Amino acid sequence: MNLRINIKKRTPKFSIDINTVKNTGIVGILGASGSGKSLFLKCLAGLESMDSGEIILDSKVLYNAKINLPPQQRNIAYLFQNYGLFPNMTVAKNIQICAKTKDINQIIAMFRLEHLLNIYPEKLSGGEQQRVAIARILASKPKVILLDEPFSALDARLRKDIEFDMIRLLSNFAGIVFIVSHDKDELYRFSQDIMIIHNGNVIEQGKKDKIYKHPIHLQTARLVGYDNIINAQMLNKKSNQCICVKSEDIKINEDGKNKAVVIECIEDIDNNIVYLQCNGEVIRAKDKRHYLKKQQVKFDLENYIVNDV
Ligand SMILES: Nc1ncnc2c1ncn2[C@@H]1O[C@H](COP(=O)(O)OP(=O)(O)OP(=O)(O)O)[C@@H](O)[C@H]1O
Repeated sequence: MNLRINIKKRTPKFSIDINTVKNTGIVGILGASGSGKSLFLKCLAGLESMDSGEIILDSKVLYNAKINLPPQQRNIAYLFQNYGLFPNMTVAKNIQICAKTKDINQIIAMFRLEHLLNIYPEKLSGGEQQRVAIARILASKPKVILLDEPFSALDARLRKDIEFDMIRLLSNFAGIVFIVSHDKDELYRFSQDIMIIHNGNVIEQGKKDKIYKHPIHLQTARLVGYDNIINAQMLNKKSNQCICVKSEDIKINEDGKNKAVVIECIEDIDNNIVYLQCNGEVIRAKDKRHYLKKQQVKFDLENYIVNDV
């Protein structure tokens, strides 16, 4: 499978300008709130207008200067945040009406929906609605599946239960999946590749390990969990660089090379969150011990990366 994407669309704050090629697999999309993730997916699905560009799926033009196929002709399925089930149809009918296969029994079994077939959507729990919605998408045999925050309506326990099933089902899907989530850890578990969107542009993309462990851009570093971006000069390093380090990798210890003062120590479940002041910068650390305000401490950095500013 081959999907060539060139999407240009003006928004009041910035222009979406995304140019990328994807083959079979699951692509996670990370970006700050309002960076254009949903708009990108909606343009791809044909649910939003574009200013210009080109979308070609396996040599079929979905969009260019002359062609603009409606959503139902694109072979791209978009999972709505509220799942978009038809309220006046039973689960079975919801699936049948979208199915491009006569044998939907396999999909029904795969999603463990047998006991729900005659139920109407309003009687389903959030997790059940989601299972039906994804079963319906797979029955429609799309080439591309777009999942925009697919778990946002579910509580933490249900998310965990469903995650296992979803990863299993999606990894057997022969097409391309784009999944947007604000949860970087969840996205890592689902995806093979990651795309970072910032102000409507893809600033970094590639294999998930590369993006999560060796981010090039500061925005990427922040998104994948480097919650401290420290001016390197402060730690006697080059002035035009910064150090990205996760709070769990700030090690407070008596022999530490760097001095700091505790500003605040907030109790948390596993580790306390300790805010340190060091040469005018605030650093966030995690530590099992409790610290007093104004306490002098020393710390070292582990597993940090250095980026140019
Ligand atoms: N139909 C539209 N036309 C033009 N601009 C839009 C449209 N819909 C949303 N926008 C704007 O485009 C920007 C990106 O919005 P979008 O919903 O894609 O962000 P997002 O990255 O998905 O955010 P979040 O993570 O908060 O859901 C926002 O500034 C938004 O106001």
